[in-house]
Amino acid sequence: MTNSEPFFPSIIGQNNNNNNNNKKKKELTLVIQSWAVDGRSHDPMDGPRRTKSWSIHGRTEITSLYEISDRIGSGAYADVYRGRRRSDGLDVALKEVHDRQSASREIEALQVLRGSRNVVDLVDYFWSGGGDDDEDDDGDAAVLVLEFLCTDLASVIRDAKEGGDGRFGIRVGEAKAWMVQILRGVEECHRCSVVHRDLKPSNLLISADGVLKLADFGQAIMLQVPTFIPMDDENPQGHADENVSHIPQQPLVQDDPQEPKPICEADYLQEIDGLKAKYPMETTSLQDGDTSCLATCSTSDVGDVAFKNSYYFEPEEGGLNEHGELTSCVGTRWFRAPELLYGSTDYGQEIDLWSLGCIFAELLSLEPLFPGTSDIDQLSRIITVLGNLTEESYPGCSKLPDYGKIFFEKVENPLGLESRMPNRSRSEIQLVKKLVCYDPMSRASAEELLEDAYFIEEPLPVPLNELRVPPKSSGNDEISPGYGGFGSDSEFDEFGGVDVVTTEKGFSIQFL
Ligand SMILES: Nc1ncnc2c1ncn2[C@@H]1O[C@H](COP(=O)(O)OP(=O)(O)OP(=O)(O)O)[C@@H](O)[C@H]1O
Repeated sequence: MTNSEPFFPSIIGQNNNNNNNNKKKKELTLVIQSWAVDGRSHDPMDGPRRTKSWSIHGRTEITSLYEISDRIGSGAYADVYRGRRRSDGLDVALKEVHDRQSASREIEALQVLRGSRNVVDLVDYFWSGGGDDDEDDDGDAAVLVLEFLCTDLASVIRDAKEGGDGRFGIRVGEAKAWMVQILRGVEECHRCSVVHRDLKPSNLLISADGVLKLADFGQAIMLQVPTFIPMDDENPQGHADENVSHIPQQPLVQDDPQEPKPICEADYLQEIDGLKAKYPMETTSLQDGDTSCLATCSTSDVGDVAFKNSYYFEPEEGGLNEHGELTSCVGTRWFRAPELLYGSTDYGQEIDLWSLGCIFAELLSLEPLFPGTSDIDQLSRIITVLGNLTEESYPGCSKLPDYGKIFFEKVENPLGLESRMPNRSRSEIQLVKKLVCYDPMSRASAEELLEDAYFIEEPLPVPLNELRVPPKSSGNDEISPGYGGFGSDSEFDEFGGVDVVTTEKGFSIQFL
């Protein structure tokens, strides 16, 4: 697609098939497979954060192919350098990942998503120690060669807030154009059963000509959907049935009461290749970038007294729940879904949809929607706006691991999302409400939202060449409390005074 082509031709005239999609979402949610090329099953939270550099400059197999220049960013698990492919001068980013699990997840997700227009392109990768099964290497893991993208959505928001070039705010048509691209990227992920788990503005990278791409798949997981169908009269071979696939139009229903059986990773990847051949995606052309800046995070005023609720905590007998396969400590706090904050280990793509809602709200209001300073403060802010989490608002919530441990005082008059998005239109608030709602099953899928009336109402999304693409904001690329990932989640970080009173069951805390 060129910049002058219509931006979302597929949106107009499509049927909105919400019922089927909701059913499909329920079916997709439950079975999760953790990827582990190296066979390890730990989650990112398990290991200490690695800060040591793997000395990318000393790897001749890399430096012979790529000219490596400045470090342009760093995150919890990675240092990122700008580079050029010697053979053709292609601009690349070399991401030196210090954690094997994170590297495995990112490489596999990007391989599955290869060719998706709104997902960063993986050009090449190198494992340390010469192979991905090198058990001796327990530290610096891999270098991923990615297409270089010069800026990100956090910079767009910051620029609009600060009035870069004398222009404040983001035009509605521009906001829609960013949203449509984000939705397409997320829809591509979810269609391929990839759950990103860390969607936030700084992980939405943007090329110089306005193409937005999802990046940082180090926490991604894959829903385990391809299944073997047991032998029966209609399927005498008993092999994998293509109708039971990750393609959303095909409901993942098992009429047979037997549990679906997982297939091995190689078979799975083969199936993905087959499906991709059957349902081809648009190929991506690499974009040159012309700016290199440090990573940035948006910041906010976190001292809003209105958000300080009271809660009390009852210790769980028997300690931590160790039965879940997934960690609830994924994503960046400000964008983390309430079910994760209540310790869910049984979740699906709906956690990405909550994050999307937070991103859209920030794009429209230029302020983070729920800038919590701790997990409890995060929940408190959500409850102040949406009201208490109850079986009525989220059937099944009382079964969440931490639901019986954290109690908030009754919020008689929730502020509503309108309070966090002042001066925004009803249709914009409605859009965010479709994502930022307690019940994960009620959240609209990316596929559904791409058909939403909001995107075909005036003003329409602008063409890419009308998007303002500011240079990446320079600034601190260290982990901030809200945007940072791990290790910054102390429940009481940055709180003011607290009054702790022992109760019969546990203790209560009143924020002062
Ligand atoms: N393809 C790219 N092009 C340009 N810059 C990039 C690219 N990929 C990453 N970066 C820069 O490097 C920074 C760190 O990358 P990334 O977020 O992928 O690492 P991480 O360790 O997984 O981060 P996090 O702490 O958010 O999990 C990004 O904020 C971005 O500034």
